[in-house]
Amino acid sequence: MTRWLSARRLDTLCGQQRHQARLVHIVLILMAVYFAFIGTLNVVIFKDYNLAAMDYVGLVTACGLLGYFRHSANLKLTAWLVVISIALIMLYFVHQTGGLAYSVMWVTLLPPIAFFLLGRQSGALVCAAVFIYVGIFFYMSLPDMPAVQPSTGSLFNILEILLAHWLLFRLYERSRSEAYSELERLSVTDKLTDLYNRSHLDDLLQQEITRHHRSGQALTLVLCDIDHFKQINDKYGHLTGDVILRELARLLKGNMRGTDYCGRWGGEEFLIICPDTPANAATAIISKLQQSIKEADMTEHIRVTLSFGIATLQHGESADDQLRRADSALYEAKRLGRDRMIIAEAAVSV
Ligand SMILES: Nc1nc2c(ncn2[C@@H]2O[C@H](COP(=O)(O)OP(=O)(O)OP(=O)(O)O)[C@@H](O)[C@H]2O)c(=O)[nH]1
Repeated sequence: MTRWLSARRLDTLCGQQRHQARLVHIVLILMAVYFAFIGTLNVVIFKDYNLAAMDYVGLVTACGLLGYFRHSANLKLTAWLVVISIALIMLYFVHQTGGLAYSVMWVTLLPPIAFFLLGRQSGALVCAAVFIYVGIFFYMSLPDMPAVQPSTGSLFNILEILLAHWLLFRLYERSRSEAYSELERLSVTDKLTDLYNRSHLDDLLQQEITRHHRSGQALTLVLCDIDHFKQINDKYGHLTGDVILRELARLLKGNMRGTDYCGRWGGEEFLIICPDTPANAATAIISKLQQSIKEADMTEHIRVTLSFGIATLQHGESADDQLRRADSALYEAKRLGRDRMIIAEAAVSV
């Protein structure tokens, strides 16, 4: 839904703005499609060239605003221009038809559009201005207005208005739920590596410990740390360091089983949570990972190795204790020369 703005421009918009950007886009597309369709009907079937001219002005306005938005990504100005254009077109339509054929009902579409695109305060302001104007116009024209007779035209207008309301709310709801899912994803993801972030790993670990208490299956943690990463950063620069982190994240993901969770624990540290896995099965996964890191052609052909600390949950142990043992095992792997894995010993109870 957001592919129409370039990724660079989209990055400048935060969650709520992305949602609004989608809505601006949806409203403009709907406007363009509607005016193209209804303009053609007015020319071909109803032969009402005045209304058709207005429809084509609406079509050109919608396309122009769409082009402007894609080019500038100026959300605030585009939203205002969209709402003002729609309000003007509605007012013109009310004038043109003298308020007949239920044209005034079109104005009921303004509040959802104005509120969605401009927010509560500005939306209310625009709606109040338009409603007061339409009210005065209606009041002034009332003496000359013939009684409204139900006609095909008026029925057609009412159906269109109801359909437009339904469509707007449906699309709004879809866009809102997409924005919500995106926010949810971002809240558990590390931006650089696209792996789970630390706070989500904490939650997952708690969840898996609870599951372990019910099922009794082994739960193993693997803490891994890139060897001599500072040297890589110092020699090739931080940006290259970031590329290495992303490449390693991809390899980690690629070598995990579907039931494992993998995330970024800290700067150059990763944590893998392996449910239903004893330590020896975890070592097999790590050997496979080490092999694919060895075979991978990393950026600038940099040779990268990792050290691993493995800890399987002991009876009555907490998440913190298990992590502490995995960390000690990792420390031991570093001390013994790096590029290796060490299985933590069970905690000694006193
Ligand atoms: N490029 C990049 N570097 C990071 C990031 N987070 C942490 N680092 C770097 O990771 C390096 C960690 O260095 P150290 O803790 O000294 O560890 P090391 O050089 O890997 O040495 P050992 O762990 O003992 O093998 C530091 O230079 C940090 O700046 C990051 O997001 N991007």
